[in-house]
Amino acid sequence: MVNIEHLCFSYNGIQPGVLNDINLKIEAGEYVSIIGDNGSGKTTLMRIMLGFLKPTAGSMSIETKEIGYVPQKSDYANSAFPVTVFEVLDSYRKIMKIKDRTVVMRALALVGMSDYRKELMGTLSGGQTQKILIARALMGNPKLLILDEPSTGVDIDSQKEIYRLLKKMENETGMTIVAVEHNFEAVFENSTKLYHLQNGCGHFCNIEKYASEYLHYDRKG
Ligand SMILES: Nc1ncnc2c1ncn2[C@@H]1O[C@H](COP(=O)(O)OP(=O)(O)OP(=O)(O)O)[C@@H](O)[C@H]1O
Repeated sequence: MVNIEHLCFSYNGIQPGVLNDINLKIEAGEYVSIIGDNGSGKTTLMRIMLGFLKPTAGSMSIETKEIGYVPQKSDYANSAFPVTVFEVLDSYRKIMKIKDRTVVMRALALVGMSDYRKELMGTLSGGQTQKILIARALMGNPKLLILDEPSTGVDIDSQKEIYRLLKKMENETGMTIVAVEHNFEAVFENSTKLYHLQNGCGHFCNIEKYASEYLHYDRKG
């Protein structure tokens, strides 16, 4: 699904670059979490995958153009802009040139938010906002879903619901999921693979080994 080879990236030519010789292969249907310290380049790598930034060297190919993106919910949280849940999703439907208007309500139903269609975005909680952003990303039936820290600022119960939904989508539709994560519990409970960015390079880690060695976390409880 995603094939990145010898990819390098620097902002404004500053050396050393943020990413140096990244090699990352993601197969269809995998759920890959990307972790790393603050400033290690996770968001930069995600922006390259979304086509917002061009690599300075190396190559990247993505098999599909049907990519859904879930930004950090802070983009909408506390927004004073008076726009309803339905309006946000319906305007996205128009941008995506989806003619079928029922996709909006179907997407809301999928994330259990049908009753909130008339609410203003700025009045929603963190978890509710995140579910709406996920619904928006799912409207185009993406084959690849990219999420930026999906559980940041979201309470534990909403986190569980969000990850349950992602796993359901992965299992039922074969969707490939790539999530930048700071939530280690979510990584260990949900991911099929864990990619660790460090000093401009990255590598896949064994999830159980990483959990028990570094975080003393037992995946099976
Ligand atoms: N637009 C920009 N111009 C210049 N430097 C940038 C820009 N955006 C990010 N950087 C720098 O690139 C490096 C990687 O940033 P990035 O946001 O990709 O890291 P991250 O791993 O996502 O961090 P965090 O976990 O804190 O969100 C940081 O040193 C950051 O200061």
